[in-house]
Amino acid sequence: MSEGAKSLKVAVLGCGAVGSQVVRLLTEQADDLTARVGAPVELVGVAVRRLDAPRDVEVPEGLLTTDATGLVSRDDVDLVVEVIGGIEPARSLILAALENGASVVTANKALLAEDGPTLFEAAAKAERDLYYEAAVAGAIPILRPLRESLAGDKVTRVLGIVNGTTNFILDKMDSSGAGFSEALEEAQQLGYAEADPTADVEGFDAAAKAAILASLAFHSRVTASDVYREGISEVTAADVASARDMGSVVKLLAICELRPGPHGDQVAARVHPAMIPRSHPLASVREAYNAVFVESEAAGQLMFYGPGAGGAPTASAVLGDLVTVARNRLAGTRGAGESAYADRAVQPMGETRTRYHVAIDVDDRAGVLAAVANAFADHDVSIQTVRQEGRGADAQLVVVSHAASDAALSATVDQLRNMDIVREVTSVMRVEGGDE
Ligand SMILES: NC(=O)c1ccc[n+]([C@@H]2O[C@H](COP(=O)([O-])OP(=O)(O)OC[C@H]3O[C@@H](n4cnc5c(N)ncnc54)[C@H](O)[C@@H]3O)[C@@H](O)[C@H]2O)c1
Ligand SMILES: N[C@@H](CCO)C(=O)O
Ligand code: NA
Repeated sequence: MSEGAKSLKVAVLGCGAVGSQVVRLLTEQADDLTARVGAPVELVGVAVRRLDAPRDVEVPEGLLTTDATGLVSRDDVDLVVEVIGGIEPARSLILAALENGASVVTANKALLAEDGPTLFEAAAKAERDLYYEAAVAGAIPILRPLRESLAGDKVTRVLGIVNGTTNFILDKMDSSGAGFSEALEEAQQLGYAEADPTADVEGFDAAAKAAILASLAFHSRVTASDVYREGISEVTAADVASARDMGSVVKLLAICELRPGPHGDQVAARVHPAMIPRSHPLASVREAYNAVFVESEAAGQLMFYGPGAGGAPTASAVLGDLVTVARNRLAGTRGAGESAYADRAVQPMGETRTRYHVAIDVDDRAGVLAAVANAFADHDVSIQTVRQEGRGADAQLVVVSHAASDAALSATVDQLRNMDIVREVTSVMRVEGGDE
C-alpha cells in the first residue's frame, strides 16, 4: 500500500439487521480492511429512517442522516451499500448512486429479481460495479462461484434450499410431527419468521433468489415473474409423514434447470415443496441453514452450505463484496457486468418434467388398483412405485410416478379426485433428487 493512499468513502443506506452489522464490521475491522484493500475504507454516512430509533450498533457521531438521496449524491462517496430492502426507494437510490459515479453493493434480492436489468444497465453505463452476493443464501458464497469460478463451465442445474425460515418450519414438522401452524409459531417465537411471514412461507423470497440464480447460471435474464412458485402453507403433517414412510423428507426447493426446448435449451425455474430422499445431500440441511447444489458439465456436482440469513452472516457477504469493489476502484477497473448473452427462453411450468408422489384413500375392493393405474395411463404418466396399506374397508395407495410433464401429472390428480372409488387424495407432492 502506498503511504497515505486516498481513502475510499462508504455510505451505508439502512441500519437494520444487516446494516447495523455492516457498520459494526466496517468500524471494528477498519485496519484489516485497509490492509486488504490497499487504502483506508472510511464510513462517511449512514442513512436511516429515524435518527432516534434503537439500533444494534453505535454509529459514530455525526454520520447518521435521514437524507438518503443527499448522501448518495455527495461528490466524495465512492461506495454505496444498500441494505434498506424493497423496491422503492432502494431502486432510485441505487440508480442515483451509480449515476453519481459510486460503485454499489446490495443485499436486495426482491429488487434484483424484479428489475435487475435496469440496475445492470445503469451500472454498465456508469462503468461501475454492482455486486450482490448477500442477496442469495446470505453468507454462503454462491453468486461469485457462478459468476466467476464456473464461468468456463456449463452449469446445467442449480437446486437449493435458499430460505431459512421455511427450512426451519419443515425441519420442525419432520422432527416433531408438528403441523404447519404450530411450527410457524415456534419459528416466530425464535425470531426466524417475521410477524407477516408471507414472503418466506409463500415462497416469494425463494422465488426471487431462484430468478437471480437462474440468470447467473444460464447467462439469461430471468425475473421473479418467470419463476413458478408454491409455498409451504399447504404442507400438512400427513405429507411429512408420508415422506418419512418413503425414506424422504419435505424441503422447499428452488430448482433452476436447463431443459431441451424446441429451439435449443430453455431455462426452467421453480420453487415448491418437494420430497427428497434422506440420502440426498440437501436432506441433511437442518434448521434455518441454506445449501445450494450445483451441477455442471465439467465440474460435476458441487455443494455450498452455511447460514443463509441473519445480520452478521449477511454482513459478511456484503463486506466481501465491498472489499472487491473497493479493490477494483483503486485499480481503476471493474468486475464483469451482467452476462445475459445466451438469452434463453423460459419453459412454462406445465411443460416442465417433474415426478409426483400421490397418496390416495380408496375403497379396498377388486379393480381399485387397476382403476387408479388407468388414471395415470390416461395421461401417459408412467408409475414408478405403488405401495398399498389396508385399513379395514379402506386402503391407502401411495403412488410415485416417473418424470412426466407437470401438466399431465396435475391432470392425473384432478381425474383421481373425481373418481368414485377415491375417497380422498390425502397428499400430492413433487419428488426430486432421485432417479427419473
Ligand atoms: N436479514 C437477513 O437475514 C437478510 C439476509 C439476506 C438479505 N437480506 C436483505 O438485506 C436487506 C436489509 O434487510 P434487513 O433484514 O436488514 O432489514 P431491516 O428491516 O432490519 O432493515 C432495513 C432498515 O432500512 C431502514 N429504512 C427504510 N427506509 C429507509 C430509507 N428511506 N432511508 C434509510 N433507511 C431506511 C429501516 O428503518 C430499517 O432499519 C433486504 O434487502 C433483505 O432482503 C437480509
Ligand atoms: N427471510 C429470509 C432471510 C434471507 O433472505 C430467510 O428466511 O432465509
Ligand atoms: Na450469498
